[in-house]
Amino acid sequence: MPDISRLRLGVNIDHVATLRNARGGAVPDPIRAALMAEAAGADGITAHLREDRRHIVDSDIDALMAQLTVPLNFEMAATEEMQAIALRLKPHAVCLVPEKREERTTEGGLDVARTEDKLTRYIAPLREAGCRVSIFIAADAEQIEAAARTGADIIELHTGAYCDAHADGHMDVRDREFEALREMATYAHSLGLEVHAGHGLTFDTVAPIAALPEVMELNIGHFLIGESVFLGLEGAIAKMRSLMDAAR
Ligand SMILES: CC(=O)[C@@H](O)[C@H](O)COP(=O)(O)O
Ligand SMILES: NCC(=O)COP(=O)(O)O
Repeated sequence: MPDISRLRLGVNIDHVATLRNARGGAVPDPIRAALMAEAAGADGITAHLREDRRHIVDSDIDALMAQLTVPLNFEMAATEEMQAIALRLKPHAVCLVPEKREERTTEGGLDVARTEDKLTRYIAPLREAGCRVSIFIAADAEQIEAAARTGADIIELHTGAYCDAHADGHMDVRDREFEALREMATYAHSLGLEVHAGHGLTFDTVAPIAALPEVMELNIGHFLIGESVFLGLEGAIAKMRSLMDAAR
């Protein structure tokens, strides 16, 4: 079994950049938020450089690489452009995510089963460059088996459907989604994959996911950035951290 004593918290700062970009200009600064998150106990920073640069932009990634002392988890689509950026910057981790330009946020996981050979070739140079490679994925056995064959180090389970069902009050759906996440965390770990989870997690939904013994890292962004309006970024991170620790 993995060491369950330390569940890592990666803070996603995308939506500080969303707010900055809503007006143009330089504020609020996502790098300042990342450094504050680091000081508040984040174990890592996550940032998603979307193809359309709707929030994080290239210069943000350069600045994060230069200034962070905790690991950067660089989320990106599996495109040639993004691979070149990752190979140039060599972030600690690269998380491959599905991307549709018209979506509001990431819908579902990467279809690894249908693109296995291509992804295997795509991942190899990233690993050779020293990046840990993660795949953002649905809680689905076929996808997880394919992910294990690609040579990826990690899968990140998409918790969005579980969180949405909770928010909508569909507790039967939420419980089914949670059960799939629980089973697939165990299964992925049995295949030698490190297991992370994230998307849409809140103070109300984090504890059951944090309690899963195979889960080593949670990546949380949108809710924490929103909640920082009320609690401050440090306060929001501290509360999330204590809920995670209490669940473990
Ligand atoms: C992959 C994932 O779930 C998120 O971390 C991702 O960054 C979502 O994209 P947006 O931040 O653009 O909603
Ligand atoms: N990979 C998930 C992530 O980084 C954060 O997602 P969200 O909390 O912004 O939905």
